[in-house]
Amino acid sequence: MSTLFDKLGGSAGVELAVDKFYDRVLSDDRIKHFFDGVDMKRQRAHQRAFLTYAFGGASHYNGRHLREAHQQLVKERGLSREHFNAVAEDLIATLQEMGVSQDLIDEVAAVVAAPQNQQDVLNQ
Ligand code: HEM
Repeated sequence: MSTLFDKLGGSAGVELAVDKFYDRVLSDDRIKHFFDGVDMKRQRAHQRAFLTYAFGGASHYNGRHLREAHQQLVKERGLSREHFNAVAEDLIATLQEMGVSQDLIDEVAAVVAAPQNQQDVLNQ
């Protein structure tokens, strides 16, 4: 059975999506400030992890890892639901721009914006 990863074009598709998603997030005034001072190595790790997850390459994130990765952003920089939604929106817009079908986009969105993820990222 082909995975979402395959349907999105395998590693070439993911590479393209990573670049486009990155450009979009870093030019989005609603959220780009969260990445100020984040070193590029971590930024790339974040992106890869995020999109691997979004594309079904990882069945889930360790909730503790997600909580810890964002804890400071929540406590000290006010990371909240609106920012979470903005990131999800940028991912969807990226996939739309790439010509991904709405059915696949719906699948991706359901995975990424799952309530458990929101709770973990937002430390709720
Ligand atoms: C489903 C949603 C999300 C997932 C799956 C996710 C995933 C991750 C992961 C796995 C890391 C750790 C990377 C590592 O340590 O190697 C991370 C870090 C980070 N995330 Fe997210 N993230 C999500 C939402 C967000 C949102 C909404 C924002 C801000 C608008 C954000 C901003 C960041 C930043 C700035 C870091 C780096 C923190 C640091 O270096 O101290 N993330 N994310």
